[in-house]
Amino acid sequence: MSASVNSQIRLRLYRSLHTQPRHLFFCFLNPVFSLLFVFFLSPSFLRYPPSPVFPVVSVMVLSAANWHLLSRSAAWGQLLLRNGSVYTPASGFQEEEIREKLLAFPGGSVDLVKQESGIAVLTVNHPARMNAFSGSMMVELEERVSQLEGWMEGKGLIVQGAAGTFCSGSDLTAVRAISNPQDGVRMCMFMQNALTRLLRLPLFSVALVEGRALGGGAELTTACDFRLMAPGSVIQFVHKHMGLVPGWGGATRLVRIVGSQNALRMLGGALKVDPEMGLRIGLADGVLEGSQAGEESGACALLEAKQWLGRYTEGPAPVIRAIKAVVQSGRELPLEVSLRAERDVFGSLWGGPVNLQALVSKAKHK
Ligand SMILES: CC[C@H](C(=O)O)C(=O)SCCNC(=O)CCNC(=O)[C@H](O)C(C)(C)COP(=O)(O)OP(=O)(O)OC[C@H]1O[C@@H](n2cnc3c(N)ncnc32)[C@H](O)[C@@H]1OP(=O)(O)O
Repeated sequence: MSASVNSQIRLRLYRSLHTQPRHLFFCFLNPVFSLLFVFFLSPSFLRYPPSPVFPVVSVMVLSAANWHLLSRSAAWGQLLLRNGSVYTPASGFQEEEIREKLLAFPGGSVDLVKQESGIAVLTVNHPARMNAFSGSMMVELEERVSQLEGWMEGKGLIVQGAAGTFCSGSDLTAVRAISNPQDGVRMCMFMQNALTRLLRLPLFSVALVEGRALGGGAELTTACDFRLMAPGSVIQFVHKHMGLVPGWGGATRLVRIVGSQNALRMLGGALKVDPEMGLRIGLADGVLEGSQAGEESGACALLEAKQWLGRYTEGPAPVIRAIKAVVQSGRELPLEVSLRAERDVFGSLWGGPVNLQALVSKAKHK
């Protein structure tokens, strides 16, 4: 298993032990049962006089195996059960039920193209409805995030909308059909899971905002590390006008990006944030130059976004992914837990091939 995978697992283990301390209890319970088993059921104990050899050797072997298994199973268990998600079956969330329901509202697609360069492009594709998320697109988004989680060569991700506009939120046809609170909350949990996992990916992500990012579309932009806005584009949390607040995690992330005062202004006033305002309040990280109009503009914007992202994704994947991992733990974890995670990620790189190569080449940072 590669060092970076190991560090990801450890990171998740820290998260799991921090957020769910009961896992610590199971960590201790398992060895205790093993010891009881060895002492009371070993053949030497059933004989008289009992020989110490079998229990002692068994205890040693089992302890080693237990430690190995526990340190992994807690981490792997978390990987499999939570997989970076906020809501799991353990917290009463039945993902399959809402998935079925969402699939009843088809239309559009969410497309993923992974490139050799380690940069992937995720396209929200439903032009007839200004790239609004149909139910099946929500399911596809989650599937694409899973694919990206398994992509160990990935360094960067560009999230864009098809045909020159970003995304106009949920497809209102689906919204109307599931307008009861129970389904609404389940859809919101599903999307919070998908978008949280998107932001936690160990790669640098950027939302390429052309045209409009409205409602859920505005929320999607906050699930990326950066936002690049094209001239004339708008990010608008229209939720207030819909009698709602953001539910896909957009409010929580927005506060962390622009601070609570700006978030209050944006949500309270349903403000149309243009590139100039986006830069001023820290929502946008850059504005595209592209003056190109029509068909060509999309390709140009994507090229520009790739170049922009290149300054962060230049270099070997393990280092780029490690940088995102340490920033991500700093974003989410309490200080001491994050420091330990940083130590582990650091340890996975120190003395590694890239580090040794850099030492040999006597790089100067002038
Ligand atoms: C807020 C909570 C919720 C969440 O977070 O989950 C949401 O996101 S709810 C959705 C919020 N978004 C909207 O309410 C968008 C409503 N639409 C508009 O404001 C306009 O359509 C706009 C500004 C996106 C584009 O205006 P424009 O004049 O340029 O084009 P059209 O209005 O003619 O739109 C073309 C075509 O797209 C359909 N459309 C646009 N957005 C949606 C949407 N979210 N759901 C379903 N359909 C949408 C629009 O109805 C037009 O279709 P047509 O068949 O030609 O009437």
